[in-house]
Amino acid sequence: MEQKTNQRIAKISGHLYPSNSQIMEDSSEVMMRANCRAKGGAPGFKVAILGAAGGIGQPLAMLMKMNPLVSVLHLYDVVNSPGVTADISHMDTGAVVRGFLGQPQLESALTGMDLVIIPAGVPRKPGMTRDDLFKINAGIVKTLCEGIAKSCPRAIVNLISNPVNSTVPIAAEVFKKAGIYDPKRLLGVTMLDVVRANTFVAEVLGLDPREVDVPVVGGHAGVTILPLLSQVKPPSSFTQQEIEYLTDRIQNGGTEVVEAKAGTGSATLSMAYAAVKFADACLRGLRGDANVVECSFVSSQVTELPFFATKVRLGRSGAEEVFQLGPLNEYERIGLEKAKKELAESIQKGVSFIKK
Ligand SMILES: NC(=O)C1=CN([C@@H]2O[C@H](COP(=O)(O)OP(=O)(O)OC[C@H]3O[C@@H](n4cnc5c(N)ncnc54)[C@H](O)[C@@H]3O)[C@@H](O)[C@H]2O)C=CC1
Ligand SMILES: O=C([O-])CC(=O)C(=O)O
Repeated sequence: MEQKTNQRIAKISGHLYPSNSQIMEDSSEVMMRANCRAKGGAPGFKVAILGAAGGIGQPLAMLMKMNPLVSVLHLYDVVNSPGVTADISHMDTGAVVRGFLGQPQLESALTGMDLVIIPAGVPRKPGMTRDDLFKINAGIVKTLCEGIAKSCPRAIVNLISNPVNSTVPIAAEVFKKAGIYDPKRLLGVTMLDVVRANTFVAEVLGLDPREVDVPVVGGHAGVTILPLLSQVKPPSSFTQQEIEYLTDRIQNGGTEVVEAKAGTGSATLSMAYAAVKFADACLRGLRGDANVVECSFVSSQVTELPFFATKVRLGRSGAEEVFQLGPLNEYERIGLEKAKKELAESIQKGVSFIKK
């Protein structure tokens, strides 16, 4: 009896203090039991986070481990994923957590996944635009999407890495090249713009932000972020001064955080919250829930541009319906023209990166 207990403890300890990347391939009985639980019908979806050890990745991993719709959570990064995995795996929630470190383990990290969330890449420092991140992040997104095309081509992809206005077109081109592109399954995450808009508008209206719904369309950088304040729910009117203050604050919310963090990064905690809110909506859509609607930067025919953020209905195959913009006022129409001009260039830059 005592011997058996000791064996069990030894096995568990082996899982807790593995040598480096050994967590990942651990074939101990404990892991096998967890694997059985993961395979054996624990209801829920399999989710991978790529860039899971980063500023967004870590709180995102924690929140996804708390999501009852998740049965298996794969945490992949090129550094530190064993530590993050060991830490998160102690949470007494249902999802089975597994860690994966470095390119050789990307395939295992992705195989069988229903949803892949990508916050991998470098963040801004004060004085930079999101486009300044293109040089490094374009290559990272390309490599990760090649992995998705190979290992889980039917997965829904939530792309967070900036500049989203270019990384989503990059992902689309990679998937096209691989012959697996399904526009419905590729979603650029613009949820943080909606989260901020709800918060700032609620402040002005004196409401609880949970009661407020602001559609934010266009893209995810500066003037391409276009809040439609004429469509706020509950229906509200704003003075011109309020409209200008709110539009500017929503468009520059990311920069506000970058400057406050003074060189140590960009939004991570509010982004993790927004990413989970969006991922949860995608999972509810996958489950077949009706009327799951959120804003996202997707393949679109709403404007002449090939990608555009609007409200989309999330279903079993991703963004099943892309909603029109609805009626815009004069201020929003001018904003839309500005947004489209910048967006067209960012989209083209992403497409050329793969096509060239
Ligand atoms: N869509 C949005 O609304 C937002 C997007 N972002 C973007 O998210 C990205 C990540 O931001 P943070 O987490 O703050 O950065 P971070 O630097 O804290 O974390 C990034 C993580 O990505 C990992 N990584 C780098 N190359 C990788 C690769 N090839 N494969 C897998 N992982 C890799 C790094 O090791 C690191 O752990 C940035 O590009 C940032 O601009 C940030 C906030 C909001
Ligand atoms: O501003 C940044 O660089 C990060 C980001 O996309 C955001 O916070 O909206």
